[in-house]
Amino acid sequence: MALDIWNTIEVELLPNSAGPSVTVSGEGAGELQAGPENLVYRSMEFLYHELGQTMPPVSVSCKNEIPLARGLGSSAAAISGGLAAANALSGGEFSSRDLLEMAATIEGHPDNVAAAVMGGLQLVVTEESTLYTVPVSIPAEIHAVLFIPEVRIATADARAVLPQQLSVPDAVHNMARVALLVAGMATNHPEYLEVATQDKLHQPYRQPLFPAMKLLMKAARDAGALGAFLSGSGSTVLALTKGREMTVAYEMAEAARQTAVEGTVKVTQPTSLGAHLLS
Ligand SMILES: Nc1ncnc2c1ncn2[C@@H]1O[C@H](COP(=O)(O)OP(=O)(O)OP(=O)(O)O)[C@@H](O)[C@H]1O
Ligand SMILES: N[C@@H](CCO)C(=O)O
Repeated sequence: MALDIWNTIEVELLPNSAGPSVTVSGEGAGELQAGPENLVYRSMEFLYHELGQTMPPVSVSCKNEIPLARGLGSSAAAISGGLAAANALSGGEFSSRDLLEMAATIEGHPDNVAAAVMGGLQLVVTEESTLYTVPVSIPAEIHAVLFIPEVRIATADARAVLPQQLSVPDAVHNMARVALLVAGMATNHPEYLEVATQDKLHQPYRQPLFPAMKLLMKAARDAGALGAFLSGSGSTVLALTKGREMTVAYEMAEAARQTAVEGTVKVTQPTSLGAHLLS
């Protein structure tokens, strides 16, 4: 699901003799690569490679609002933004579907890039080399309240703690809830989210990486959130709400304070927009 938090990328064509330049401000400043190794720049080059062309010299300026390694899809945003910028610069030959396939190849999986490229809530299934994407509508007035911890969790680490085998009852538990989640969203029954966001497949195993997760989810649900869960592979805890956003935000912050967990609370909402041109 795409959220209304944005990285902005400015691209300027340079004279032919100039070398590439990448600057980063905001999230990841002083940490992300400020050169052609930067993922935004590499994604732009990827698109030019698909076109069979060499990318012209450009300067790329990234202003980032999406925190890194918190389960908020920062790398997916970097990839989809780079691809959208390069597509515009090169004449816009590729469709959003093409961009999604490129983005999934660069990211290695389509989980986050589907929403980052297409916007909205996207169901995505990979079958061999084919990606099936289905947009799912989101009930009106749904908001997302985020607790974004200081602590980071690398996706690879969050995947390494998952078991290699699952019990049939646990698999059935989650499969039924995925169906309920999609049906609840598509048929405007946000109240199904309470049950639909329960999980037995990843959160229990990931909890040791961020022990406060359970408490934060409980605080959000007790304060009136429709459902609360780990965003992506963590560390952010995401609560979906319909009303009571400020109460949920306050109670999550309070639960964090009581357990001495550093982080920030943010109230945002889903957006139907994916990576797009501003001018
Ligand atoms: N905004 C960005 N600009 C350029 N490169 C980025 C950006 N965000 C992430 N990356 C690159 O992607 C790599 C992997 O990102 P990482 O998985 O840590 O973050 P993430 O995408 O926020 O993760 P998550 O899956 O938790 O949302 C980083 O080491 C960095 O090289
Ligand atoms: N959905 C993935 C994370 C995608 O970044 C996971 O839970 O491992």
